Amino acid sequence: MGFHCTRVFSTPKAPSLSLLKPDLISTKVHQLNKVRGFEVKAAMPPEDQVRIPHVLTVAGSDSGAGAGIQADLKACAARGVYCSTVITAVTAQNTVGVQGVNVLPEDFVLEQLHSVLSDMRPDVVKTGMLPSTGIVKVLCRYLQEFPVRALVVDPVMVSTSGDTLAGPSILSSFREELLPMAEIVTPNLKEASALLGGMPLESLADMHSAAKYIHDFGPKNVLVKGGDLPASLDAVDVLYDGENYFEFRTSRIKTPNTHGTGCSLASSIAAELAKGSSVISAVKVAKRFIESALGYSKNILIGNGPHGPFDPFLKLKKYAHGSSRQSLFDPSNLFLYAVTDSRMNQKWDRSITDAVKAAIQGGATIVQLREKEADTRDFLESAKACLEICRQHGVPLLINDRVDIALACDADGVHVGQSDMPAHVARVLLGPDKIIGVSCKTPEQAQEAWVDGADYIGCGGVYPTNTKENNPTLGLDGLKTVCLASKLPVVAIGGIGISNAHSVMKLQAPNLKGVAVVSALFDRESVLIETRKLHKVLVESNTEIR
Ligand SMILES: Cc1ncc(COP(=O)(O)OP(=O)(O)O)c(N)n1
Ligand SMILES: Cc1ncsc1CCOP(=O)(O)O
Ligand SMILES: [Mg+2]
Repeated sequence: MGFHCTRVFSTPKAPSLSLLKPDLISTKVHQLNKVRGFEVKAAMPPEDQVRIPHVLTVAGSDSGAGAGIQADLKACAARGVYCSTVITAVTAQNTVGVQGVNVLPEDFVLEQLHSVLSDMRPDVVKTGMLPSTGIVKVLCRYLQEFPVRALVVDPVMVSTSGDTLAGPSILSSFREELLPMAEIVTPNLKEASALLGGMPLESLADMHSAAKYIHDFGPKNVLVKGGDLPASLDAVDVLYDGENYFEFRTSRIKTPNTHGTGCSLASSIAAELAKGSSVISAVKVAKRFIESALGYSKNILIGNGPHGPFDPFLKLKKYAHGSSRQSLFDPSNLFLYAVTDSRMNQKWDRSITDAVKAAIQGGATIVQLREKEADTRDFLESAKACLEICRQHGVPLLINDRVDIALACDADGVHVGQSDMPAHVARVLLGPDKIIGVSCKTPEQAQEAWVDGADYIGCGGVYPTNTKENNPTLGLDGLKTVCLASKLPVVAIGGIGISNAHSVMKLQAPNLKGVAVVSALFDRESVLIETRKLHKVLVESNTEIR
């Protein structure tokens, strides 16, 4: 008969650390660790150590797991960062509403904060439900003791169902203590109004004023979320950085499954900041992510109440709809598609990373590494370096032809042609979340790309090109025929530059989202200047068309 053997260690129970000052606790923990007989820091050579982006969330638990700590953990995992947790309250909650709230004692919140901050050193702290002034004060004290790169404050006060999670007594400690430490604060309209003493917020102009007034409390950036704005068609959020306003518009997704969107958005922003993104890029990426997840989850059914959760992993719908896949890809990324060329960069004596940086600075909205000459190892190293740059700017990076390189560096996807790996095979290898583009010259190829699970098609050569040999020219008519037949967004390619991009966009072909360009950007002295010029032409074409 077999048996299991479990080795049991007995460790002395830790005396309560409650109510001790941070510096005293620090000593105490150190002593305890020694008593327990393990080294405080594992002896790992520095060159082997890998820093993982890390967000600490300080929030309440939601038993229904749509919002709160559970939403934060899911969002961070989906965005690929580590998430530790300090729980401030435990709520009994479901899709109907909040049935009970149990606030944790301040000294136990303190103990959790100490455990995490003294040892694990998160990059970013994100706050959610902070149910008492005492907890806010403890948190602020700890953030002074253990500073982090950024503090993201989601000033949670009321749940989606309308239940109060933090009363008005919290407002002064938010305004005076927490907000001055924040990199960004993300109030919805009700929270922004509460922070401003009940100021009515009913229009986009009011959101601008609110963002400015809240900025005066001291956070570096304010994102006022306009989801509740009456009579607005689009959902508009306003970001104010103390100098400029940025508006983020997304189409409204009709779904009851919005419980936890605020928590997940703030966590996703925190996750992107932890990866090293700028605030504007973090907000952009996080908003797109939440929009995709909401779209994907709009029909999933969990619970009987009116406030269902959504699925940030985009996996649950497969139970309802077989293996159908919802693309995470944002077609507007195809607007100015920069495709690199190793020979051109060599000719102009620039590194691929400088080329990619300049293209992004000039306005490229997606980058493809098309390094036909590079050997595998060099290609992989370049791809890793370019990916770091692209991630910092929220610009997707695709790899031409080489699915193996895309997998190895975790790029955002691949572009394959008719003689490369078939898109359906690439889809199996890359999974549902990566972007796959396919070159198509005919309506039949466009249909096949859609069936194969591609996200977009590249159509060309529209004009004659020296960049790709033996590539038939389709002309504008050929492009239009493919666009009309395509169920996927299309990017035009081949011989396109500042002199003819307008003619391509003026076609107003259905599904045509932008132009992909090699030589007009990279076979030039200044990639930055050429990309800027092309960007301007495309923006002007768009304005004229509208
Ligand atoms: C956006 C975009 N469209 C088309 C192509 C061409 O791909 P393919 O047909 O595989 O030819 P190569 O680029 O591999 O020579 C592309 N790269 N990008
Ligand atoms: C890769 C490719 N596929 C169709 S045309 C083309 C070349 C595009 O290069 P350029 O923008 O320099 O004409
Ligand atoms: Mg190819």
